Amino acid sequence: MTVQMEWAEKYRPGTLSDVVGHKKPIEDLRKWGDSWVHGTPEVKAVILHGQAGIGKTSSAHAMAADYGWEVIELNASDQRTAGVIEKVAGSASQMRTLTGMSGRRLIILDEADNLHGTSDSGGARAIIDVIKNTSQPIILIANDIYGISSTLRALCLEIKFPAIQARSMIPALREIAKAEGLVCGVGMLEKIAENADGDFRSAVNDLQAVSMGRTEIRLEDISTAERDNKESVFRVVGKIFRGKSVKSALEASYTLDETPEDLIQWIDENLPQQYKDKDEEKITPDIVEAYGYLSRADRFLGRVRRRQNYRMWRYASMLMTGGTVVSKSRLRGGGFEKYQPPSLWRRMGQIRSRRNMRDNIASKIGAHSHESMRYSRTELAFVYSRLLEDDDYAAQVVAILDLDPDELVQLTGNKKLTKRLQEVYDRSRSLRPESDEGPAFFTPPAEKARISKKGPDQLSLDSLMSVKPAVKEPVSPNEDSSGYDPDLSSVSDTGAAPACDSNSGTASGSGVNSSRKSVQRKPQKTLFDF
Ligand SMILES: Nc1ncnc2c1ncn2[C@@H]1O[C@H](COP(=O)(O)OP(=O)(O)OP(=O)(O)O)[C@@H](O)[C@H]1O
Repeated sequence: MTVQMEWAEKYRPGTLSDVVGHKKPIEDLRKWGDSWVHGTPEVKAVILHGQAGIGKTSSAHAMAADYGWEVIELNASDQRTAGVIEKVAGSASQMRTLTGMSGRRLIILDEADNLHGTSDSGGARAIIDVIKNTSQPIILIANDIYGISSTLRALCLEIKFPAIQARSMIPALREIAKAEGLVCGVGMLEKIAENADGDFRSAVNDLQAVSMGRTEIRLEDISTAERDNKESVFRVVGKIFRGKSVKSALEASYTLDETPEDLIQWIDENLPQQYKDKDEEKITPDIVEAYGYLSRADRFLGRVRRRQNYRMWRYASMLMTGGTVVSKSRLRGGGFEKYQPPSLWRRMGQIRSRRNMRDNIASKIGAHSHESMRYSRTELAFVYSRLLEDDDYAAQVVAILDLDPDELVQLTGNKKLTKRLQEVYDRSRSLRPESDEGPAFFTPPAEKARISKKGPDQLSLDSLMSVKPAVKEPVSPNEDSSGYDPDLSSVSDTGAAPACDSNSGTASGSGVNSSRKSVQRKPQKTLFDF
């Protein structure tokens, strides 16, 4: 059997012109590259940041190729202590190149938002010193810009790589399919691009997975693959819970078209039911022991996610499959066993629909306030939700934004439509633009009378809308004292085993942005508290 090279690797862009999407970030990167042509510029380092799989690392390497620079790379899997950084990057930043290609060497530091772990202690400090003293260009790569200290950020140019739009991915996927001699049915590439959620690496991986053993792919192949896969998961989970052999459970997991991230969810979901004792509610020692193994497996999964070092998946697989098998003190059950799909996926489905609703509300707020979706979501939604607490304004806000009852519940942070919200909603109906009483942009007489009683200092709705926090830049969820989570990132990546890696999590963000201090936030539930 020949092992196929991963397409994501095979089609990694070799030059900046081949990077998909990201017109503006690439322009900025080129400008910075040009600034090195005639000496050492003032800004010696850039931070490329954005979600995983969108081309940050590829762009850094493509840039080196375009400018004829050598590359020195320090990955997160390397021990990035202050000593190592100073030794590798420090000397690289001072020395002339061996080949003398263009006299420059680019230092790439991956996962720069993960410099605080034990192995990286002192790493951030060392990078700051290296940047200050370097005569060579440095690129830091990070998923989360807020995981980098402000002192380090102040020395760098920040270039944000946004999620890649599906419409930009489609032509690039088509090129890959063409190069692989693949015939793609109508809508196939569009579906893959949409499913990828802005992550081009996922899109390329999905295209490769669905085309395995085929020269032609159609939309139906995706659903058939999903169905076949479900059957094989039941078989593998059965081998883990019913079998006695570690080897066969592990080997079965290798045949699975699921990642260990998914398999651990299946084991986690079914373990308590499978290893309980008949008619007893008690947690058995088998369950405790098996969860011990799952928790250790989960630590490896966390490391894979952070370091993108997929070799560690095998340890995770071994621990979750073999560990569950050896924790079994005796074989249980018989006959047909029904396994439950992971409830995390159900929860993720629910979260997805709330996320869609959240975006819908943000786009309505954006349309009314003439602000971006992101700003509406991260900042203005809070303002509007506070207005909804005020009986004078609530109905107008609902009418102006044209909220439906579900959106009203979500924006106010309630769990259900309370009596008050129902009344607000009912009142809003007569204020809607299409109602007989005219658009809500005009304060109805009854409301006006009530407002005028409060005197000239009473803020009008429009003036309230125009109030903005001093700084428009979105703030890290970590820094938010109200605990809201604009990107729903509080949902655990696996949510499976009870353990968490001590290295996980980004900087704790203890300092509260001064601009936010000025906005007094009540610890209430809002649109973003999921
Ligand atoms: N914008 C892009 N243009 C072309 N290929 C891309 C792009 N983004 C991702 N890819 C593909 O995905 C693979 C992974 O990309 P890359 O490593 O550059 O992503 P990244 O943003 O650095 O992700 P991570 O944060 O996980 O390291 C590349 O080998 C390439 O095939």
